[in-house]
Amino acid sequence: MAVSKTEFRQAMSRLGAAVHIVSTDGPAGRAGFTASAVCSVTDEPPTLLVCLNRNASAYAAVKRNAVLCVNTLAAGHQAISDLFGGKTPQDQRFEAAEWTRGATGAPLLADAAVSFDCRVVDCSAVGTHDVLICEVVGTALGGASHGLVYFDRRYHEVAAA
Ligand SMILES: NC(=O)C1=CN([C@@H]2O[C@H](COP(=O)(O)OP(=O)(O)OC[C@H]3O[C@@H](n4cnc5c(N)ncnc54)[C@H](O)[C@@H]3O)[C@@H](O)[C@H]2O)C=CC1
Ligand SMILES: Cc1cc2nc3c(=O)[nH]c(=O)nc-3n(C[C@H](O)[C@H](O)[C@H](O)COP(=O)(O)O)c2cc1C
Repeated sequence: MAVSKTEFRQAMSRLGAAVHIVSTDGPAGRAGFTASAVCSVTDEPPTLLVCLNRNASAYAAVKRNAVLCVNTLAAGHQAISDLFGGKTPQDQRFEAAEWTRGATGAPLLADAAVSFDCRVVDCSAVGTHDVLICEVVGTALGGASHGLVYFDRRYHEVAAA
């Protein structure tokens, strides 16, 4: 391999990214994980992609429920980001915040900067991850004045204007 995993991660740490809690609920139960690998694909139809490690504890639930919500974090959400990015049992993760429910049944984080309620419409396995293609069926705009960016393995708060 020309580029090692370590070298790739070190290089990736230089890309600033929004950070999200990706949540799901349905027949396979409620689960969620922290994600920075989220991207807009097309607006016809409105579509996001989400990359999910197949070893993650949320993986089976996301796949079987086939719905998810991308909850984009705002300033002050560092602790919940760490909670959903760690080894905490799934139910304890959800106790740390307030949630409502989207049309798909996926949990919406009450004070997210924005939430995208999605159906998972396609999936490709690439290496350790699944690339989930997610059709957006609803959005909820929050009122946060400061967003959250993950850069150089740390969180940074950014003003909206
Ligand atoms: N895409 C992913 O699966 C990501 C996973 N993480 C996980 O969170 C933990 C902490 O990460 P950091 O503090 O950022 O330090 P780190 O050194 O593990 O990662 C640096 C950067 O490399 C990328 N990266 C990390 N793991 C990756 C993976 N398995 N596949 C593809 N890209 C990956 C991300 O852009 C990340 O910000 C690690 O366990 C890491 O694996 C973090 C960011 C993205
Ligand atoms: C800032 C940050 C960003 C992350 N981004 C992703 C991601 O995009 N995709 C992913 O599969 N895991 C990502 N992770 C790791 C998952 O959140 C974590 O592995 C997940 O919660 C699984 O842990 P568990 O198996 O203990 O539940 C990220 C972690 C952090 C802290």
